[in-house]
Amino acid sequence: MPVTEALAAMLGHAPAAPAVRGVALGEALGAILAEDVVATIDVPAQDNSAMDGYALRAADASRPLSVSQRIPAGTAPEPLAPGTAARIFTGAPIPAGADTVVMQEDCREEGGQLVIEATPAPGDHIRPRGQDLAAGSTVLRAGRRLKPQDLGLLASVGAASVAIYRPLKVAVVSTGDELVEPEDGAALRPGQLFNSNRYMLAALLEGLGMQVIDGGILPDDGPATGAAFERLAGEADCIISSGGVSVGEEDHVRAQVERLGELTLWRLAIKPGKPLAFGHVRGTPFIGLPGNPTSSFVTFCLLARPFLLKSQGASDWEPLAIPVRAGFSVARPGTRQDYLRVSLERQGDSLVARRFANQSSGVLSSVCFSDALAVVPVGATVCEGDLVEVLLLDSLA
Ligand SMILES: Nc1nc2c(c(=O)[nH]1)N[C@H]1C(S)=C(S)[C@@H](COP(=O)(O)OP(=O)(O)OC[C@H]3O[C@@H](n4cnc5c(N)ncnc54)[C@H](O)[C@@H]3O)O[C@H]1N2
Ligand code: MOO
Ligand SMILES: [Mg+2]
Repeated sequence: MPVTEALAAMLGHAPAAPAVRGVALGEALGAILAEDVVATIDVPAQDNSAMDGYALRAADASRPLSVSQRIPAGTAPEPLAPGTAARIFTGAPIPAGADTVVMQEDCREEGGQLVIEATPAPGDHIRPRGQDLAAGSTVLRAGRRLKPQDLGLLASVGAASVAIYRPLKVAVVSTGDELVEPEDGAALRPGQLFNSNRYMLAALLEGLGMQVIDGGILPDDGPATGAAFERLAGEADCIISSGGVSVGEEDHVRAQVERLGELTLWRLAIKPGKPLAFGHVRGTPFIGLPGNPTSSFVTFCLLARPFLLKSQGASDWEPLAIPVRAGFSVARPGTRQDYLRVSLERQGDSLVARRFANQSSGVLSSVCFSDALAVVPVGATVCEGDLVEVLLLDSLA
């Protein structure tokens, strides 16, 4: 099944997320907004000065003016006396009757009067009321993942709490008799390897603001795998496994998902990550990522991440895709859409994608030392210099 078709099918199964109201702004970073926020005030609340200087009528600027009041930020000014200027500071409200601000560098004092050395136009250096947000307008829409700057914007309209979706609880299990947890100074016995997927997947989930349930390591054994899946289905909103999803008789994931629920998808035209599985265990969504670490990473980012974000109530999960020049060639068309790990290099006015030397799905350093995934569609060949689309890793993980 092609990647886009598989993703659409998975997204169709994303459950609705429950909302929580009254969450303090300081606790909401990374959460998904559950309701639109509407501004109840104009931001800024009044016309104010963008400069330290003098507020006046532009028409009065050609003659010396007396300074009739002083307006620091945080004060309420008097209307401007006709034919005068007001000393004003950045952020201070513009007095009624003034229509321009002249920065102090363009003014001088002469015989107790203010002389303007510029020819100001009405509106100069004035930040109009509501220029950032107008009262009644939508500040942020439901479905938005809150970024640090969003918290600032919400605070600017006086919102101290927001409605968000409750963070999903996602269980992570690693399968494989060969796996041992990393331990400083520990030696591996023959055939063993350290469990790298668990740390990577848990961190990817935490990066999405989700709560991780650590399901540990499962042996390559059908009944033990099934028992763990069934237990986790009762605790988690979604189960994610890695490994044991391919075709060998040591791969038990698929059979257990089929026994305990349904397997909706298996085997995609994606490289790396072909044996990805999706289904439900006792009604709980289940995603079986392939064991190879790079396959696990890529399928998490391209399929699990959008599914989880949609389940979390998010309205956007698209990675940032940009066209760049290929610094490599692909001579033989593939039967799976390939996501090559590439680093981006500036060359004159454009970016060139350099392919990481080893693209094996077991080589996780290919992900660590790359900036993006270059997409090579099924059946496509690429010549050096061709435009290829790359997905920025920073927008995926
Ligand atoms: N006869 C076939 N064999 C394989 C096929 C195929 O179509 N026919 N597909 C290959 C592809 S492509 C992939 S991808 C892998 C996926 O296999 P599994 O999901 O069954 O994963 P495992 O066999 O359990 O492990 C694969 C590989 O990854 C290592 N691994 C597993 N878990 C972890 C972990 N938590 N941390 C680090 N490394 C892990 C494991 O030791 C294996 O080396 O199947 C191919 N085979
Ligand atoms: O589809 Mo697999 O991830 O190539 O080794
Ligand atoms: Mg296997």
